[in-house]
Amino acid sequence: MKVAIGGDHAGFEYKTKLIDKLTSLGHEVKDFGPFSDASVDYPDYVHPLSDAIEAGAYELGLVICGSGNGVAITANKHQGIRAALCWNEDLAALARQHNNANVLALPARFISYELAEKLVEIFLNTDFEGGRHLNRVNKIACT
Ligand SMILES: O=C(CO)[C@H](O)[C@H](O)[C@H](O)COP(=O)(O)O
Repeated sequence: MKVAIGGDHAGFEYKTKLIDKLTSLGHEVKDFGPFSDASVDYPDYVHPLSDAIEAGAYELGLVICGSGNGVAITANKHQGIRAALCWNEDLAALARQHNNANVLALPARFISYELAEKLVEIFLNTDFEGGRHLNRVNKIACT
């Protein structure tokens, strides 16, 4: 799967580990940065990532900051992005099954790396259920 990943300094360590993990599993991972743990502003990385997903260059995105809120709020400014902030396994599955979320936002300062990795695995391997949820998802974007 073609996956885009990005965030800020608070998510840098998890992002680095997730890239290694996903690459080892055969995924094609594009790192939108940042490329160190120096303090940065997450919109500088999340807007380009969101643009690329909207353009169809990547199937799903992973964005990571301290709380997950900044990256999720930024990604959701894009009409073609449905970013879901998740901190447990059920939420990660439901984000795909019910919301067809195309970006997973992770709160690195509030969950373990092991849990973050599990949430990513679930997010990448769970399908949208469609049906009644498709009607709702189709009504999300403002035109
Ligand atoms: O955007 C955020 C909060 O919604 C993220 O958690 C950031 O990572 C956080 O604000 C960064 O905080 P810092 O004190 O500048 O490290």
